[in-house]
Amino acid sequence: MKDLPDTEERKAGLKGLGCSRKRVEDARFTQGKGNYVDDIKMAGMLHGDFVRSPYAHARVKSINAEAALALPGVIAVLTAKDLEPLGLHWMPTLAGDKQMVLADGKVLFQGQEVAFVVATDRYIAADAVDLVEVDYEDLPVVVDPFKAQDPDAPVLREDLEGVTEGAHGPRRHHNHIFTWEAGDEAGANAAIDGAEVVAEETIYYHRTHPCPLETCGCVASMDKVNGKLTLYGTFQAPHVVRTVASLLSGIDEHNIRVVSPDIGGGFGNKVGVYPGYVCSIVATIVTGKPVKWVEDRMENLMATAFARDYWMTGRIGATKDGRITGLHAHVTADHGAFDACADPTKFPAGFFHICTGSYDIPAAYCAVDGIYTNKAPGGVAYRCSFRVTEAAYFIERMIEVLAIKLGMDAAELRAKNFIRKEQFPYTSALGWEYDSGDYHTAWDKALKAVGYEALRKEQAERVEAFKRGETRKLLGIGLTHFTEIVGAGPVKNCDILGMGMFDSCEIRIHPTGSAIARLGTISQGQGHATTFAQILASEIGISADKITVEEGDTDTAPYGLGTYGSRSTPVAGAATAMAGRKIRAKAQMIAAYLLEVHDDDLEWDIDRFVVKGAPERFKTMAEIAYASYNQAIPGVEPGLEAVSYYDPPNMTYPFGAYICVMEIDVDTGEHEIRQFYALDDCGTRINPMIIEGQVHGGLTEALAIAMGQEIAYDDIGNVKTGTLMDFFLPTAWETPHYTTDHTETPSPHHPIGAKGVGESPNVGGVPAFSNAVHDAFRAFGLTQTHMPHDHWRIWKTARDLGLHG
Ligand code: PCD
Ligand SMILES: [Cu+]
Repeated sequence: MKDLPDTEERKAGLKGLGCSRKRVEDARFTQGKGNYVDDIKMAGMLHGDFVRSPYAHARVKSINAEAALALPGVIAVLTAKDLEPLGLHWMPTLAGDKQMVLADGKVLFQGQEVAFVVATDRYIAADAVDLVEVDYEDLPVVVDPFKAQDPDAPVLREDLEGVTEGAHGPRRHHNHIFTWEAGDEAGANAAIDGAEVVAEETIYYHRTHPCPLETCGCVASMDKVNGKLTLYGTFQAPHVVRTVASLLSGIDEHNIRVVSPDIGGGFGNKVGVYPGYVCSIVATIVTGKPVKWVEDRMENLMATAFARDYWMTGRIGATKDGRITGLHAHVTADHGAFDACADPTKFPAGFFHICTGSYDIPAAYCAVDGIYTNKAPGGVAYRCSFRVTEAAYFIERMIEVLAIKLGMDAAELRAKNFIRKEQFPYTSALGWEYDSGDYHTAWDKALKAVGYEALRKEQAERVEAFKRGETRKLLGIGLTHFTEIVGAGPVKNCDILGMGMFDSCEIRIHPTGSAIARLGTISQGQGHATTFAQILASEIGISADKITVEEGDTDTAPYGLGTYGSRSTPVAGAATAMAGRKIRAKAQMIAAYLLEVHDDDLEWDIDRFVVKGAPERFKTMAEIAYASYNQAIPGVEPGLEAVSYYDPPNMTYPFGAYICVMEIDVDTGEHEIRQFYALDDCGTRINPMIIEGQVHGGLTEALAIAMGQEIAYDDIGNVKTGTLMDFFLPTAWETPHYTTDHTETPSPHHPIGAKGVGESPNVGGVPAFSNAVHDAFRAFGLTQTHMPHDHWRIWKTARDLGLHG
């Protein structure tokens, strides 16, 4: 007799969509059983280490490796001269520029790779690095992107001298990379010039760094007998690395296997291709031994991809009662020595043109100028989809600046200009089609949750008490309503090196009703093994506990573009659902055959196909799986497998309402976060517990960036924040309590309605923290001060406003 457990019980047993299923990967992580790049040890493995430039700009006159080579255990010292015959002394960047792998005649930023030492152990390699003698002749340094555009500014990229056409259009100066624009400038200017009120401000989003717990690294191993190259590494996009490695090295792509093992955080830092990977590959080919390269913390902070460094000037026009009429944005983007931004090919400034935010702005224009300076290359989406935090910070600051100019409450100003629910799908003046949203509901919920009116009253009283000399603390209320754009992306406009940004999932159901799913993405801590199994569980009726999710091995996983820009859920998550639906379609045919009914006489019921009107006649997915390996329908292939390559029709637009309540001590510059409320709407929620973890992590990174984290340079290009002594990384001590909340507005085009969420808390968090600081000083005349708001800067703001008496 077949048992008929009740619906709810069967559903719960699946641990599908909406279940706060515990993370399956944590069993190994919490027991120290993770397998990271540095855990990989191979017989005869050698170790690489870089000689790096102490100068930000210098001519390399000579390199003498004699003493280093004489050190026992040193196998080789590679320089640009050694790579040149292989055509590998320079490499292409994702942004259409090229970058030196090893210094070719000169160095352009502090920490730049000059020579690669290969030795039998890591310590010998490090000792040998000190023995390499490099003769530098220092050159004038440019760290300011505005000074870089002076007519007589030093020429940084001599290799581009006379090149007037760049990868993204004309170059108008020897340190200019591109100008990129969107929208209608004349229309935006007309709207602003004719506006009753105009607010204007320059907003700087400083240079920072993703700083994952695990630094970047790889192990390259050339099997000369079989002609196979295996590359283990901290890659956020393993398939792309394989393709790039093949194009660069000339090794056939089928002879290259790229494996991303466990990754200790990526945050955009591990998207690009670094000289360390290229040098390790060359070294293993030359020596025939596996070569490991793992950078240390200082190298990671100084030389791998930075984020932001955007000078954003905005003009915003409005009516007297606060209806926004136009927005004009101009950005000077400091890209460092090489344009190595990680963005879809057609978007050299990423998706910055989402800078109209959550607002219905009739006329808008934005332009971005990319500029070379003597700083490290990069420009990655540190927990934000391609320049989206920059855009969100810009508009959320501009709204505050406009509110001051109007003498209006900033919450009211926002509500007045939100895109209304019935306007979705909404096409912005800068060309994006927002898929879905309900901003007013989220906003009202947030204001109510924090008791907004009472807070404003308390704030006003505090200002009075401060003026009477009864307190030295001010109260700031930081508001943000952000709209993200994630899930790159439609192949029609998003590609990397010509490869469309689809993603993939391949599923095999085993005879006994368990399964393996492989995806083109790669988890760096997000918990994909947990959540993607949940999507499938709901689609195919097999418990998530019986589904293995595997990513990151290019020999087994279907081709995918990787994990960044919160694209895994919108793209690979959609592929997973679609592959699941293919499985279910075949399962339905098999069930119909076994039950001797027509396909259409069956209906899907959680984990089985049931004959309509005869609930006792059914076949469970497990039964169908077994049958598929044996009594499959005559003429139909045995087995139950499917693969989906998913090209999303649009991106997804998650949004959220964040409110930060902050106390500020004007005498010490210290702050205390009294309350942080974060409402996120990421459409259909797969795993609420994972979402909450994502939000906590992203908010903490936002706190870091807004309140202290910075890659700072001095006038001669020295990195002043190259260690964790100076680079702010919050610990539990600095991290406040977060209150999380949600609304759920599904994406209309995603098969399960899900949008991404991983980046949202950073995109919305930074303006919330920063607006709180600004808001505390609003009553004393502050409109704009630059991040990061460390104690010194806050103290200085108070002093400049005359609050120190
Ligand atoms: N609705 C929904 C959504 C989502 N989810 C979940 O959550 C997560 C996330 O997701 P997304 O949003 O889709 O994302 P993804 O793609 O996966 O990832 C990425 C992201 O993620 C984040 N998070 C994290 N976490 C961790 N732990 N670690 C890491 O590293 C990281 N990173 C960061 C970043 S930065 Mo970039 O790269 O910058 O662009 S981007 C990013 C996963 O698990 C999923 O599944 C759910 O549940 N639901
Ligand atoms: Cu970004």
